[in-house]
Amino acid sequence: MDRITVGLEGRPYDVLIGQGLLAQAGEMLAPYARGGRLLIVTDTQVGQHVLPLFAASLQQAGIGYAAHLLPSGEGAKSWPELERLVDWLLSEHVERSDHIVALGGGVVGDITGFAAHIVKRGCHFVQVPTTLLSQVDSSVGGKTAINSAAGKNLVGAFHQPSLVLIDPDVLDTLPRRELGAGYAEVVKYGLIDAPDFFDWCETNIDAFMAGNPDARRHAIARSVEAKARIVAADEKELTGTRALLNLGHTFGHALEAETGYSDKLLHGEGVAAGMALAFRYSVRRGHCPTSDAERVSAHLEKAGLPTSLSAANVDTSGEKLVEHMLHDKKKSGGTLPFLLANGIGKTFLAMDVDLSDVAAFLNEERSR
Ligand SMILES: NC(=O)c1ccc[n+]([C@@H]2O[C@H](COP(=O)([O-])OP(=O)(O)OC[C@H]3O[C@@H](n4cnc5c(N)ncnc54)[C@H](O)[C@@H]3O)[C@@H](O)[C@H]2O)c1
Ligand SMILES: O=C(O)C(=O)C[C@@H](O)[C@H](O)[C@H](O)COP(=O)(O)O
Ligand SMILES: [Zn+2]
Repeated sequence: MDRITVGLEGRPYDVLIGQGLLAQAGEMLAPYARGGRLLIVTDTQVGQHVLPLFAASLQQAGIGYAAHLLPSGEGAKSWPELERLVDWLLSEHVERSDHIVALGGGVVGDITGFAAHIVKRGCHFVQVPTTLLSQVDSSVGGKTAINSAAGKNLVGAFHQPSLVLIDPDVLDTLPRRELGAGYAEVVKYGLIDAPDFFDWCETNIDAFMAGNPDARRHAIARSVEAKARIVAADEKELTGTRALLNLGHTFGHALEAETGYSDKLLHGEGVAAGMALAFRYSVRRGHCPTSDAERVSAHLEKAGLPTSLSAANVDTSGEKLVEHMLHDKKKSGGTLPFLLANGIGKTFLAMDVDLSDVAAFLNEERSR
């Protein structure tokens, strides 16, 4: 089993990664179960594929549970589902000292973490991520949120989990498209500051996609290490370090908004297209060699991911996409910083990007 500690000063927590860990979840969660009982938040798909094994493990450890099932998919990160979830927690007499369990992907983790933050002014929560995306990214770092009509993740809080339990075996039932979407966030860590990891991805993508256990374990552990290091350095995205994790997201979130947070474009797919766009825009501004941008797109495409507006099912003006971007939480004092790159593994925050130039670039991208 790998143990990676998120080294937040005064409140470190562990991320445990191990094949078959879910079968031991009951034992590991026993200290978190008040009166021998846990409140679990999950979704309808995870309820079918993962909850039975998880529940059996709780039962074996003598832990009872009550479960709340969200609808599966991005639509659940909404005000009505948040209200239903909070009402359910209150009806179950949740206490501040409780640890609510988020069993599912990034959607379940994001809304559960936010509900835990606001209910009774703050309860604890534990993340048991069941998608690749949530194992390598969303379960670690404490960003929690729902979407609002104005945009993605606009209502939320920083609220760190007490523990993260990752069992790579649960990915066996994950649909191939969802695996690809999570893979975009894996590749992101290589593109940010780890060119050797991007090389590893290029060499090992086939083994990884085929479910090779060593490749899975390496990709997950390396991603979690990177995320833990960056979060510990800048928990609340104040210094620019954590903003690096947003590579591809300013473009990507605009594409998600344009496709209505629907099955037309998953979050990870939006990030893939967003990273390809960020690299091509970096070439246009003279920061990045064309060959690096082409290498990034080729790799993402090998994973079946979109790297253009048309492949992301978006056919709209650059001006409209820039309007979505104006809701980005990185915007400050009228300036929207962009994550651009001097090359693979050389991402930086550019503070001088002219939004009319971004719109012109995106209009050119429409014919790609
Ligand atoms: N908080 C963060 O730091 C952070 C980071 C990245 C992404 N996110 C957010 O995460 C969300 C995307 O998360 P996601 O990609 O995990 O999507 P998701 O939570 O919607 O899960 C994807 C689909 O897979 C199903 N599923 C989950 N586990 C399964 C399993 N083991 N077997 C079969 N089916 C399974 C789910 O029911 C769902 O239909 C987005 O809202 C994004 O904004 C947050
Ligand atoms: O943890 C972070 O910081 C990230 O930016 C990780 C992203 O992959 C994730 O999608 C995050 O939710 C985006 O954050 P936001 O602040 O742009 O909503
Ligand atoms: Zn993301």
